[in-house]
Amino acid sequence: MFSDTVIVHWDNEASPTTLGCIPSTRSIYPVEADLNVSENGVSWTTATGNVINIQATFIFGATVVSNPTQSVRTLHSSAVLRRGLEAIQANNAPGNSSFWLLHAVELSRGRKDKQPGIRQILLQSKNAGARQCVEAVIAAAGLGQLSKKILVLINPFGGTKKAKHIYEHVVQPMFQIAGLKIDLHETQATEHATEIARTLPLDQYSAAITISGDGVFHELINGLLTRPDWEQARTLPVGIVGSGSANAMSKNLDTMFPELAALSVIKGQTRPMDVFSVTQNETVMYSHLQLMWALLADVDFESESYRWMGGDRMTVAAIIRILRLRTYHGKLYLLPVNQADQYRKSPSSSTQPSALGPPRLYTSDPLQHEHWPQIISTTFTYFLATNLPWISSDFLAAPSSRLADGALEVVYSETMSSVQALQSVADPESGKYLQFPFIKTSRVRALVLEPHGWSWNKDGVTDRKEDKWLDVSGEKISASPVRVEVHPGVMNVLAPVWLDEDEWSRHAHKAKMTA
Ligand SMILES: Nc1ncnc2c1ncn2[C@@H]1O[C@H](COP(=O)(O)OP(=O)(O)OP(=O)(O)O)[C@@H](O)[C@H]1O
Repeated sequence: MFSDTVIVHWDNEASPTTLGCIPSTRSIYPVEADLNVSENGVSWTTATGNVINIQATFIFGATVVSNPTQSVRTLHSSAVLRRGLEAIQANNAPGNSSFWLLHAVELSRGRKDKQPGIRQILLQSKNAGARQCVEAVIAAAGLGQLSKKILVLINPFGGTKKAKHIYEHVVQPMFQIAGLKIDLHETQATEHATEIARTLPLDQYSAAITISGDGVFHELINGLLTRPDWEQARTLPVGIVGSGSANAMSKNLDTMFPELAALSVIKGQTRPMDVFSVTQNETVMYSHLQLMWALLADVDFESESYRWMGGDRMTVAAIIRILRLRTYHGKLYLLPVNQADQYRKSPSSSTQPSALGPPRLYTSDPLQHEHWPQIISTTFTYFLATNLPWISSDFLAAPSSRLADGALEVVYSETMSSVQALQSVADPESGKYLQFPFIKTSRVRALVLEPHGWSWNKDGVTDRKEDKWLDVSGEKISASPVRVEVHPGVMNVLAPVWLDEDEWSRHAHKAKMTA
């Protein structure tokens, strides 16, 4: 616990009444107060007993300033954040200053699903000096964990093309205030992120993040896990500031706004995350989100031509494809989680042709799956295997999935009609579609999918056309057989402390009860 007496310079015009992290107050500022800094956060108490507490979770920096001007007094919003930065740079942290700034993300009505702001509060130390105060705040707020460089990969052309704007207006200023060292790269083309991740000098970095959609995040993971030194690479914390159109990973991490995502990176806290491998012939790919085939893959790829619509592109593509629903033919081998152990091969006995990365215990041998307990040879209109609950920011596909549960949730339908498909995509945020009798699910450790082409006709493959594509976390791969397996807890993902992974199950349960 650190204490001091401070003068808080608050802008009396800026009412703090709706601040999530800063409770309401009606003191007249500037006001003298007793400052307390602890692992709970920063609080000050005025002579009239008014207490303000700013939770440590939302503090992302504290900086010494001198010669404060009106412009650095209690600023709010991302736009003024840049003006605040200029002031810090101009003043350049003099040693004996008594003025310092506290930087915090400010929730709107305490909610993480509303656009948050940034707040900078000017304080003046009466006794200890600004530098002591700042050091106490930095330690208490758990800052300074990431001492080496942060690799930042920006896809300027992903989603609605906002990645650069997000970086310049939110991420870069916040990282700079937090004292992070940034190594910035713009991706030039598909697979560029994979190449950078494959050749990264790991020991120079504390973390690697993307400002992108799930496609580039997938490339980062795939690059790290297909290195000869993947065992070291997998320990590098990875993170994402969502700027795609679907932003599934950001939704799964409960960091839908760049301010929250940047804060989560700055704090440097990680959780283990499963990834899955996709083996096709001799090629192995690692990914974090999902494998899609049939309707969902068609919609994802066909929606590319509606990119100009932004987030609505999926809905439009879904309706068009559902009205002309294809029947896919194939064979599916499933290895349920609770039966997996008996089918496991030891890493040494498994053949891993030309493969780097986590050992495949169930799918390294091309014929290993022939004896698995569930083999389904049928038609499919719908097929999804997901590693995470949300497969886009508005589609809760598997509410019971967790970041590191060692399982993929397989969801498929053999018989779904166009009308049923429309029913299943209605209310996608509720997870309700899983209750329909025409939807089947299975929690598996591994699966093998052998696509056999598609037709317009459910009764047979007489009018089979060329194979369509498979979709691995947004990446297109050919529709030839794939062997897929989960690698439990292989990566460490930068995740905020507020992430409650049980939230999605509760959310789906509530939706079920109100149905
Ligand atoms: N400079 C570039 N030009 C063209 N394509 C790029 C470039 N950089 C990356 N890509 C490719 O863009 C694809 C999509 O990127 P990203 O995941 O950022 O956005 P998105 O697909 O719109 O997001 P979401 O998954 O949320 O829909 C990736 O597969 C990546 O390989």
